[in-house]
Amino acid sequence: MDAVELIEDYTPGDFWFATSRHTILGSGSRLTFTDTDVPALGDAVPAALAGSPGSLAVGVLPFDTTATPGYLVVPSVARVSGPAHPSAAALPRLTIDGPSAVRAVPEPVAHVEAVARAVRALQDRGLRKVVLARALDLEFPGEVPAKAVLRNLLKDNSHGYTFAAALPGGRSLLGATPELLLSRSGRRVVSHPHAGSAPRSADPVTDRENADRLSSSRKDHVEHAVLSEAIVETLRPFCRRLSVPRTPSLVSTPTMWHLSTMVTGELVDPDVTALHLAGALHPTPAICGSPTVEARELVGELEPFDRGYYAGTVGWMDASGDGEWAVSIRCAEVSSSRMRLYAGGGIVPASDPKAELDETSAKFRTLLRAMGLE
Ligand SMILES: C=C(O[C@H]1C=CC=C(C(=O)O)[C@@H]1O)C(=O)O
Repeated sequence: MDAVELIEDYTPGDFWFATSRHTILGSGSRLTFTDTDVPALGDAVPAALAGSPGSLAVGVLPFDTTATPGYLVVPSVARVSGPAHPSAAALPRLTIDGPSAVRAVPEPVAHVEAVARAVRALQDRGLRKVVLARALDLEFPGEVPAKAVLRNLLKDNSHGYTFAAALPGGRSLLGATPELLLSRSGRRVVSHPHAGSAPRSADPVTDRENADRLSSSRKDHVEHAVLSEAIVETLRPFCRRLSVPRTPSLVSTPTMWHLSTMVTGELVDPDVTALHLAGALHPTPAICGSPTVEARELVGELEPFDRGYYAGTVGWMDASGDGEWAVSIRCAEVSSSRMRLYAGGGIVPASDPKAELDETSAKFRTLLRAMGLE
């Protein structure tokens, strides 16, 4: 069975994870793990999988792991196929009836003001970076057509991680993120942090200009360095060899340009699982800030909502401890007829509040495009 056939079998509540290497569809739940203690989850999940080689645990960790529980399941049936692309690009685009109401949370002007306050707080408190997000609430006349949105996301995004995951209370998280928090395959670990952004443009000249401006933006390189340094610092004690390119690369999604750094390492201890490493890295300065504790506090002061499972991590692990955990951004939480889209951006002392608002608007386009709402 190929991935394009697999998507036909997806039903909301299932787990879906499509990468450039493979596609996973997990249905039903044989076991459920839910805990605010990530190290405890990191122990319980591999212990439960130990007797069944080949079985998988799949799910999500929230942004604030101390307040919201991680939610992982061992599906009753897990099917794995090859990559969905290139054939997924030929899927017909599904038409989605638009929402009956859209509300920005907070209002755009309030987000600009929050960013300005964040810039002042960074200076007053001596922080290097904080990530501030905003949301768009969409109300549909009936159930959110989650399967159609997922199919369009899969069609549009040939790179990165297109995902859907069940959340507690019958909700689910849908998205297509470019960012890998951590993968482990035997002793090999990979992290692919992204920070520093510019919008894509339909006009090739403007598109190239945006990319060039990002490549030479000092502010974006600072924003990126805070992140890549944190990833390296966390992974170094676990790895005997760590390879880190000296300068970030320019990468793109259909809607954004980013600076990214591919970090690869070799584990000292092969018993350290993908989930343990993801838990050690999270929350990175891609979605929280630096220093972590102070940045998380500032996020709580300035954002008028709970992030839930946005800016957490979504992925899978197997009985051997291998797995892949992507950063849950460019996503939306779906609950019956409601959908909450999230988008955030890294703020450093040189950030411009209006440009930060525009950046979040561009990041919403991953989901808006999949819904025909660009
Ligand atoms: C926090 C988000 O993006 C992160 C990932 C890539 C680039 C980012 C940036 O340039 O700010 C963010 O750190 C988001 O999309 O909601």
